[in-house]
Amino acid sequence: MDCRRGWSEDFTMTETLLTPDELEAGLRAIGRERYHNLHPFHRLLHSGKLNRGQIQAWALNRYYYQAAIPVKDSFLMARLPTRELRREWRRRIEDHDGRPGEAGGIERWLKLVEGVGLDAAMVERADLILPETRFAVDAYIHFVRDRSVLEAVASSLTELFSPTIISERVSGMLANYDWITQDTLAYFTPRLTQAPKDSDFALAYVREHADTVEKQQAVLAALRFKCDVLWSQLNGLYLAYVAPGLIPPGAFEPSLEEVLA
Ligand SMILES: O=C(O)c1cc(C(=O)O)c2c(n1)C(=O)C(=O)c1cc(C(=O)O)[nH]c1-2
Repeated sequence: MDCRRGWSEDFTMTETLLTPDELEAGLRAIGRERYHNLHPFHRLLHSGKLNRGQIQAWALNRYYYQAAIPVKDSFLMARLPTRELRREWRRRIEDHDGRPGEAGGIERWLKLVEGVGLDAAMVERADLILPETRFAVDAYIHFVRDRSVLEAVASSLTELFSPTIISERVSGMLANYDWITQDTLAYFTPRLTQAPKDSDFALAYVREHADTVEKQQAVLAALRFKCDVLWSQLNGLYLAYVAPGLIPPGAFEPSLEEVLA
């Protein structure tokens, strides 16, 4: 074993066929090593170390990710071969776009945006987001559109790890910012039940269909790619709004009043 490498790389970069349990263990190891709960921007966000301007930048940029989720899921749904699979994926799209008489995740994210003091219409236009956000999120949509159905399903598996970070975020932000309310963070409550439902299904699909070495390696690479999509968005936020403060031309600039808040 090469000690310079993490366990997941040793375990998952192999020429042999893994059992479904080994494949799952490899996927979970990737999450432990690469998921965005490890990013310093999240540590700052959850522990009360960011000012209101920085939290606005996070909410504004993350809106672009939220809005892209049902778009990538629509590309995927169109390629699913059976009505059972399409029904499952349609539910995900409705969770975000909403159902008649029921707001979805995107509308709830706009409530969060307003709760942190931004204009929802401005955020929806997405013309002040960071280039890193646009490149990463667009790359995710294109990945799901262009790769195999199996890779596209596997790329959603970061959701295996999201309930933990969401719980940490909600409790951390409520405890550490007196101006943030439960109402503002209401987006996250349904995610705690939706995400496990989504990821249980996706994991069972991947365990069943990744039945060759090539497919297993493609599945593991898809999850690494998705971790990169999430990580680069936070790198962009950190560079622009934490240190060294390189806000690209044309990107959102928090007002001095919000930076001091
Ligand atoms: O708050 C988070 O940290 C977080 C992470 C992720 C993720 O891991 O991709 C998702 C979400 N939230 C989320 O709210 C969400 O709807 C979602 C959909 C997907 C996906 O790839 O299909 N990931 C995520």
